[in-house]
Amino acid sequence: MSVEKKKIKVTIAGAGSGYTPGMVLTLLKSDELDVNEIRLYDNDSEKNKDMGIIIDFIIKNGGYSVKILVTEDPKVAFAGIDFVFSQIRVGKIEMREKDEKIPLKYGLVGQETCGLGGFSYGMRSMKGFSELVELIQMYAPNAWILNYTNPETIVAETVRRKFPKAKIINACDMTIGIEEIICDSFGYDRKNWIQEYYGLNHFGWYKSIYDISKSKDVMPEIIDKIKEIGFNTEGLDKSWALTYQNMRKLVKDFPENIPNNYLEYYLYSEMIVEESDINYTRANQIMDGRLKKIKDTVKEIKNNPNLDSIDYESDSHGQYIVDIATSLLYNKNNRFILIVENMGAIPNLRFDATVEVPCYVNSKGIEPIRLGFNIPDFHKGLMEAQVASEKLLVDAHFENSYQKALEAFALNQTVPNALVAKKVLDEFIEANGDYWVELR
Ligand SMILES: NC(=O)c1ccc[n+]([C@@H]2O[C@H](COP(=O)([O-])OP(=O)(O)OC[C@H]3O[C@@H](n4cnc5c(N)ncnc54)[C@H](O)[C@@H]3O)[C@@H](O)[C@H]2O)c1
Ligand SMILES: O=P(O)(O)OC[C@H]1O[C@H](O[C@H]2[C@H](O)[C@@H](O)[C@@H](O)O[C@@H]2CO)[C@H](O)[C@@H](O)[C@@H]1O
Ligand SMILES: [Mn+2]
Repeated sequence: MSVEKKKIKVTIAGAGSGYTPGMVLTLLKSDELDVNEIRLYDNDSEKNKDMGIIIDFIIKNGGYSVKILVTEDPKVAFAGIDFVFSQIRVGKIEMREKDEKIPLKYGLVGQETCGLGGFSYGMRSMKGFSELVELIQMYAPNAWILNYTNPETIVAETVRRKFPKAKIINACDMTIGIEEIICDSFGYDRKNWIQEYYGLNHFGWYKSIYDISKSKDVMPEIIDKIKEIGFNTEGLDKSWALTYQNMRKLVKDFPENIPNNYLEYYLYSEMIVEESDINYTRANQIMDGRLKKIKDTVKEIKNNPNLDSIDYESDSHGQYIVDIATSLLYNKNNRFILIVENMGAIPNLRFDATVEVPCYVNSKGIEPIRLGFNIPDFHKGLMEAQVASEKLLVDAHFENSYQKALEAFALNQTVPNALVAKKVLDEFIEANGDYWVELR
């Protein structure tokens, strides 16, 4: 007997994002969700309108009977909504470019969510995302916020401190990406996997990957394949292909575990800086890629009244957040790797750390899974220093404290000393202006 599909209303906050079409297509194609209304909310009306044109095409072209609403008014965006999929980028790509280029000027890692670029972004997100949560709580207090807004550890910690009762789930799709390239490269099916994983967001390791079709942990054999054959990076853009080449080096140098690829920024900082081009960073690639594609698609739709398809499809990024919504809605207790307060999930790490671990999701919310083993000193040491630096950054935000910000910058695991930390901090204060709280 088929279960009656529950009708839901979804708002996408940060709708101008190039991820929105994939999310919407996944929502529309879901055979478990009956989405009867999708609202696009963004604080940039031009980006929101552009995305409205694309989503309107997708709805009409697919013959879907879904109401679409495009608005910059938070009350219209959130009143009566069931879910908010949030993916805002405070300061947009222009500030991401500064996040990446300013540290590189000082020979430090320039990256979106890691290193001091990630801290610059984190300070903006803490202020901007808190304002968004306030609006959602005002107009849709019972809605679930399924959040992709980065940097996830810092955003999750901020929301937990300021909105302890918020109905929010923080997710990262990197482990999906890692698992997909492993399956694609070496012939596994991740649907058969029960993963043990621990870390901070973008700073973690697999402990085991139990494959139910082989009744064993397949991580050891996967590690051998990564070392001996390497990933199949065909079709990936240059920067992601390089990322997975560096991940292979991580596995060769530290073969006990499969790492999150982002550890390359911490363990190979100097090598990454040498590989970077300060005149053309990832932000510039996105400007010429994902963002240009939005503009080109809008032009194509406007110029071709008989257009019958556009180059967007349902993707794993969208699937992950839709699967979380489905598990919440139907009390499925499905298992996801999410960003939560530790509280003993990693037994030998401070209880108040914001960690990334496997969790069950049901209609009550998130239930973190207790790993039941102590993590090794190498990982524990790295994590404890990074946790402290991230907590100091969140303290700096809440206390308007320059001192705490300097300590956070100096302790970040991509930074060699406090002298350069201070130079970068002072330049970021200048560059970010009111996107950050005032530090005194
Ligand atoms: N958690 C994950 O694993 C994961 C994966 C992919 C992307 N992301 C994150 O998703 C976000 C979107 O990424 P993108 O590259 O598409 O960014 P983008 O800049 O292309 O789009 C983000 C949109 O957010 C809007 N925005 C900014 N501040 C806002 C605010 N206060 N209220 C409403 N809208 C606001 C911008 O106008 C823009 O249209 C980023 O935070 C990115 O880091 C996270
Ligand atoms: O440099 P970007 O903006 O293209 O990507 C930054 C994001 O990278 C990760 O998300 C990846 C995902 O892991 C990968 O499998 C594929 O789906 O692309 C996504 C976006 O490129 C990371 O998890 C995010 O936090 C980053 O924002
Ligand atoms: Mn992520």
